[in-house]
Amino acid sequence: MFDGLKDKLSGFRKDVEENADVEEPAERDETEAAESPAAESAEADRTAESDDEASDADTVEASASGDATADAADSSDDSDDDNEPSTFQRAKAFATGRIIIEEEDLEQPLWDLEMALLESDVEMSVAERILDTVREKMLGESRKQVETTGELVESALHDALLDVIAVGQFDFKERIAEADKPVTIVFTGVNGVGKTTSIAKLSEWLADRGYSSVMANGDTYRAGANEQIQEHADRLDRELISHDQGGDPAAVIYDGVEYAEAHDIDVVLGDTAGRLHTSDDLMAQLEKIDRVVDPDMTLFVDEAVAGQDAVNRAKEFNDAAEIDGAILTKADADSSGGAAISVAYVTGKPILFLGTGQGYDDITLFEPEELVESLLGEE
Ligand SMILES: Nc1nc2c(ncn2[C@@H]2O[C@H](COP(=O)(O)OP(=O)(O)OP(=O)(O)O)[C@@H](O)[C@H]2O)c(=O)[nH]1
Repeated sequence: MFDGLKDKLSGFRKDVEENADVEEPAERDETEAAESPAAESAEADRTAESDDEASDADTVEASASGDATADAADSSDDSDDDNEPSTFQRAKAFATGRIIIEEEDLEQPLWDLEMALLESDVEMSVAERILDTVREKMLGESRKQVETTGELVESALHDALLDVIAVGQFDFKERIAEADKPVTIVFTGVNGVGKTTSIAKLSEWLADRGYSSVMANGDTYRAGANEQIQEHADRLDRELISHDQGGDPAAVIYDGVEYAEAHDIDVVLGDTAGRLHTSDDLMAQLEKIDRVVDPDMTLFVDEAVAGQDAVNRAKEFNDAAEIDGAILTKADADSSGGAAISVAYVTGKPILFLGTGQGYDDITLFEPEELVESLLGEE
């Protein structure tokens, strides 16, 4: 999953490590190196602590070494707004084992990173936001917390990715647990992306957590839609509410809610037609569903492999009828990761699940932190 993107991110780390003219931590002397791991970590803690206090401690540090000139030079450095480290800062960073990266060192690697993100179908505004955060983190104060260039890059990428991926994230499990039952969830998105399969998967995911569900086929537009969802319902032994082709989608989902109320069912999963020609049609249909059943959540479904197209559709659907979150299917077949990185930032609504295969269990709750760690992981 997302292997192409992983490679590109690790390419950026290598680029910075190889090309940037950085000061790596100074070598420890022999006696220090021979100290026990406990002593080393205590030393690391002390360094981190003193780094935390660095802005206040600069004067103290300089005076303690009896260097009044350095003191003066240092305070003038601190008042300097641009990101270029002075010779004194570089020398001090080298001596204290901190890393200094100059803006020009980052230019080429950042350019390459931008190209790599765009090639991976990351949406332009998202790629720009990632670059801005990486630049800010690598040239900014946070560099004091890390020890090697690799760690610095990783920490900057981690923060930059999380910043865009975790937009609007909420706890789906908690939302379901706390909502009055039945909870009504309506699924939107174009046909063929795995919408019906995702409804079946979610029904199974809910059952695994003790929630009963009923499916309602609001896709009254497409011939064969009833049969398709019925197959899933039969396999999973769930009730399906459906009307004849051409019927009113809002009426089907309403019947689903009534059925759930009458049978003490926890969740109503309402499919909708995706093949609407204009956003006016879409809006009218979803508005009617909103009015008639007032769903607790509207989830947009699209396939991760569609990359930019999926991102654009997410935006269009959200503009036409506001979504609460997204499910990205076929993540198992997606190397680029562009949609997974971009959808939340572009729509302001979180990805809630990833589809990871064709089986009913192949659905994973989306955890931004886990995704970022796996994108930056070594494996
Ligand atoms: N590899 C993989 N295949 C998936 C995933 N989700 C769905 N599929 C497959 O994608 C195909 C289309 O899925 P459907 O659920 O029929 O698509 P749909 O959007 O409901 O299509 P309509 O019913 O036409 O709206 C099926 O063959 C599914 O098995 C996934 O997460 N990974």
